[in-house]
Amino acid sequence: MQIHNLSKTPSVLNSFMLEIRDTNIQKDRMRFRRNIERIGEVLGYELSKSLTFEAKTIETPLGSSNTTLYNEDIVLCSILRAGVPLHNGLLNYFDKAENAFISAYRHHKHNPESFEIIVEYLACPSLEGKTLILADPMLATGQSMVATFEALKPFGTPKDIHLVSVIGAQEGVDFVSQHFEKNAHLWIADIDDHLNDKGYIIPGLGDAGDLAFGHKLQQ
Ligand SMILES: O=P(O)(O)OC[C@H]1O[C@H](OP(=O)(O)OP(=O)(O)O)[C@H](O)[C@@H]1O
Ligand SMILES: O=c1cc[nH]c(=O)[nH]1
Ligand SMILES: [Mg+2]
Repeated sequence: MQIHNLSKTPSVLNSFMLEIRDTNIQKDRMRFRRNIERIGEVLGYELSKSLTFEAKTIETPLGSSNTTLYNEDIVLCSILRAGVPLHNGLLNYFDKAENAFISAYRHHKHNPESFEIIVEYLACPSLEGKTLILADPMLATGQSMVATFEALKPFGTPKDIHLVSVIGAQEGVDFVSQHFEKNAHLWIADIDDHLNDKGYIIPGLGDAGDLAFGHKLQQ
C-alpha cells in the first residue's frame, strides 16, 4: 500500500488538524464537522493528482482552451456515522462521483476493552472497474476499513482503491497495509503514536462520531 501522510508537508491542513484535536474548539460541533469536511477537501485534492487524465478542449466565448480532465468513474464510500462530514468534503470535489454508504460500529459485547465490528446497513452501486474511495476519519485498529472492504466485495472489483482517513494509529495503518493490495493508496492527514486499551488513538482527538453528531448510547 502506498501511504501518503500529509502531515509530512506543512500546509493549511495543520490549522484544521489543530482545531479538530483541541478540546475547547471541539465543543463547537458545527466547526468540528466543517473542519473534517475541509480536511476531506484537501485529501481529495491530493488524491486527485494520482488519477488518470485525458486531454479536453473547451470553447470559451473568445477561443478554445486545452486542459486535462480525470477520466475515472469514482465511487465514494463512507463508513457511518463519523464518515459523513468526510464524505461531504470529498463529494465537494468529486461532484460526479457515485456514492455508497455502509454502517460499521464497534459492538462492546462483554467489556469496554473488547469489541467486534458490526456491519449492518449497506447501499452501493456496482464497483466493477471503478475507482473506489473508502473514507473514514479514524483509522484506529483498521478493523472497520477491512470489514467494510470485505462487505463491498459482492459489488464488483474496483480498478483502483484509495483509503482516505484523517487520523490513524500506526497499528491501524500497518493492519490495513497487510490487507490491501500493494497498489492501493492511503491518504491520511496524520499518523499518531499508539492505541489505548479501549482502542482509541493517542493522542488522536477522542470519538469522532460523538464530536460530529453527539453522544450515542451503547447498544
Ligand atoms: O479502526 P477501527 O478500530 O475499526 O476504529 C475506527 C472506527 O471507529 C469509529 O467509529 P465508531 O465505531 O465510533 O462509530 P460512529 O461513527 O458511529 O461513532 C470510526 O469512525 C471508525 O469507523
Ligand atoms: O480514537 C478513536 C478510535 C476510534 N474511533 C474514534 O472516533 N476515535
Ligand atoms: Mg464513534
